[in-house]
Amino acid sequence: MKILVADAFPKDRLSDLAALGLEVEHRADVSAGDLPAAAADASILVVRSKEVSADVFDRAAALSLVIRAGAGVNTIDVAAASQKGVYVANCPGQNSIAVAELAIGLVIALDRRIPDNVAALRAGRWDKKRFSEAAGLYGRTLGVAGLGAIGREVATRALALGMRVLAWSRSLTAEGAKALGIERAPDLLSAARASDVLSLHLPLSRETRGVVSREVLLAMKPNAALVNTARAELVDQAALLELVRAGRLRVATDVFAGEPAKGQAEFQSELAQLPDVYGTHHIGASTAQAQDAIARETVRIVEAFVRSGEVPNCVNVARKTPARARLVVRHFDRVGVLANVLGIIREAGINVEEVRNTIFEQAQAASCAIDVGERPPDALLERIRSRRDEVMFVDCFDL
Ligand SMILES: NC(=O)c1ccc[n+]([C@@H]2O[C@H](COP(=O)([O-])OP(=O)(O)OC[C@H]3O[C@@H](n4cnc5c(N)ncnc54)[C@H](O)[C@@H]3O)[C@@H](O)[C@H]2O)c1
Ligand SMILES: O=C(O)[C@H](O)COP(=O)(O)O
Repeated sequence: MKILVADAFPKDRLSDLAALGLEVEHRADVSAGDLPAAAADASILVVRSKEVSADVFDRAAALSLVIRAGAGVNTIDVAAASQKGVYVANCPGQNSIAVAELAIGLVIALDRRIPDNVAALRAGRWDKKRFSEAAGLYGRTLGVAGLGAIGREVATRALALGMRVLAWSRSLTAEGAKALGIERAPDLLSAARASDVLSLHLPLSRETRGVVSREVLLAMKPNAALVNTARAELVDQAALLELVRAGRLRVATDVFAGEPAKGQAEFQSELAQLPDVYGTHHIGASTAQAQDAIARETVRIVEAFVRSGEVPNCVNVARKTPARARLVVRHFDRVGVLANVLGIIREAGINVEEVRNTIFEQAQAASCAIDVGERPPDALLERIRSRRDEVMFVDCFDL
């Protein structure tokens, strides 16, 4: 079985992959355009931010698993993977401390204008007067959009600085916020309005693309700061550029629209050129600690897959299937019994969505939950029930 590692990956962990009996090919510099050809005969593909397009899934007939050695899966065509039955997994939480450290670093850098201090001294200028205008962070409000693995680490660190933390996140409740010592904002607009610094930690998805709209940016206090260590596409980039140019907002961003996927490249960004913008090179996850944790988690996923067929952290298994009803069939644990039950369901033209068979102690009997696309007629239940030498109980539940 071949595994293609198509981005930078620690040598020791490549050896761990080889020790699993895999043929390991490491091509860190393969371009996204060349990836479909490079992955054509791979069973497992490991990537960081490299784009994995639908072409990869069209060409790689043996491909079973794509692992995002990181958190965000927006660079992978997950819908195309799902159509071909290819698992996509990521490494949640493994780089969250690293990103939170950068986000807090950027919050402090913005307040004290640390990069400009450094640049002035390097240019031979002493300017204590200009750089003595920081507001200070203690008691000020940090808005956190997306209170997941990274958002929580950011909140913890901001609380340690004495900041008030106001979070907006999909499943955050007021009680959940209270337990963390923070407050819950009912929506992003309210969080933006109340924050001195708004820090983004949402994944990029259909729902979140452009969520930091012109309206949200305009709602921010004059001279407030936006910190983006998540994804550029969360933010209306044209409005951002306009408001920064107008002196309304200050920005620190680790992520850029159209940023290169490789380690070194020419890159021109209008935003990054502005004096009120501090840009970093999408380095949020790039600490030795985080990369080691990510690589170990990648190896763990591969190992589980090759040893048991299970995929930890799979992101594309349907949370809700099209099943409308569940048949529960208790049956004797013998060869062919389940095949006969499934045969009856097939004859009725009903699609089976999910099956879970549980064995009773001593392996004489079993219970099978069969989720089906539509509620079967009573006659079908009766047909299954009538196989008394194989089946002891049948019932049906609407889902
Ligand atoms: N700069 C970097 O190097 C770097 C590193 C890691 C992750 N990231 C980015 O940060 C993102 C967040 O990472 P994470 O590990 O914290 O992910 P996570 O899944 O743990 O957290 C995301 C949070 O956002 C919330 N959320 C999702 N959709 C939402 C919606 N529509 N409305 C409101 N809330 C919503 C979720 O409930 C969750 O709490 C990643 O998806 C990635 O894009 C960047
Ligand atoms: O989603 C992530 O994990 C980050 O954006 C890190 O990306 P990278 O692996 O390309 O540094």
